[in-house]
Amino acid sequence: MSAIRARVPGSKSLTNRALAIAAMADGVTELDNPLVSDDTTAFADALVALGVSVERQARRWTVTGSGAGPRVRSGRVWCEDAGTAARFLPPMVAAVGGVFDFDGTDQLRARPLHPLIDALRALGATVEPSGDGGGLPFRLVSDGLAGGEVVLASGTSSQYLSGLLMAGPLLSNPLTVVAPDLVSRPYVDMTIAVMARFGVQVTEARPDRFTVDPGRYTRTRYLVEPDASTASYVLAAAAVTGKEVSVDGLGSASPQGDRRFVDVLSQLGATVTADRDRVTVRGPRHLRGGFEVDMGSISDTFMTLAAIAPLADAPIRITGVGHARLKESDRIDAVAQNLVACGVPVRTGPDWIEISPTDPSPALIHCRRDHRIAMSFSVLGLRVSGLLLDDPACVSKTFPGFHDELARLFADGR
Ligand SMILES: O=C(O)C1=C[C@@H](OP(=O)(O)O)[C@@H](O)[C@H](O)C1
Ligand SMILES: C=C(OP(=O)(O)O)C(=O)O
Repeated sequence: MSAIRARVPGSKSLTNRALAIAAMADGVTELDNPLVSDDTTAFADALVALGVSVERQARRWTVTGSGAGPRVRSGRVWCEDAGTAARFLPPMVAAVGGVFDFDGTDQLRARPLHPLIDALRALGATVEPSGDGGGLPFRLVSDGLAGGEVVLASGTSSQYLSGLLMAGPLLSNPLTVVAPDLVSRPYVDMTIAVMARFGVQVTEARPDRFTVDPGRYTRTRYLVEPDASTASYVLAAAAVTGKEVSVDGLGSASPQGDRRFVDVLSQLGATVTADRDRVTVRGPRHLRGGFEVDMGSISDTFMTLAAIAPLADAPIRITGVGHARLKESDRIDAVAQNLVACGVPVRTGPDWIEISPTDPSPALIHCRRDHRIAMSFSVLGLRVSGLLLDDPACVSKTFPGFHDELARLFADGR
């Protein structure tokens, strides 16, 4: 049996990092295979509103940077639903200077931002939230940032640190960020790797202490690899259907932490083969449970496992995912409520969930406008006929073509 090749679109995290850095680099950066979805479109539109040229063709986005960040010194920055826009763009415009009004959807307004706001204030910017929550919406006023050392509370998101580090070269003095309790560490490693591709180094004196010197990003040509979090759905689908699926371009040297989701699929009994160019998963006859797994550093994929966990032969406990309560939805609660609706025995705690085996019943899945709830339960739907999503279109945050691709890969009779 030869593997079915999944068409997984480009990485959201790599696309938005490359966009941000290209906007600060001098000259023209070509981004090949960018993700085209709500989050990356929002990010690119925000850069355009800041005076950066982003020309968009289907398979290539071309960004023209000024070498010193956005040219515009005032404006409204609409982040829509994108956590990366709300966390990466404020440090960049604070470093350049000006008056900027940031806002996003109600979903994004509800997500934490105060650690980043506190850090920007400590570095000299004025940030005035105008809503109830202390985060978005806010007005940022800055004359540019001098640099120095700042302590950043990083227990709710790694994105604040990524945003500060990427803006680092624009500051007039070295920037040192001390980030205790850092969650989602692989995303910071990804930031450091993309910065290095554009010629800027981050020094790590300790695992929680990062320094960037003033400098300049060098324009480049950047190929965005497939999104590892998105790949989790098609690879988990292979695991539950017993088929063999491969993702080209997601090799063993990928800077995306979520590629390690395949290790979890191995624990379930799937056969995983990987080389520099692709990863392939073949589903087992039966899914094996009876294990505990800390998914704190790959938390975008914990729902992929949780949704299919009832199909395993013994309970599965997922730990370390407390910060997943602060994303597009409270993801522990969203997964638990939907599994319970399918008749699945579930127990939860502040940062864990335990799922016991059962034959799930059909139910209406409440997506809570969370693309990952929709995609995770669609994978379970390959084994449970009659599962319905209340909001299938919410997948457009990261994969507008998700339902078509799942149907293409797993249509009956393949
Ligand atoms: O930096 C990034 O690109 C991301 C970091 C993670 O968020 P947290 O650091 O908030 O966990 C992840 O969940 C998100 O989808 C993308
Ligand atoms: C948490 C996510 O997105 P964001 O970039 O908005 O944080 C996600 O894509 O799962």
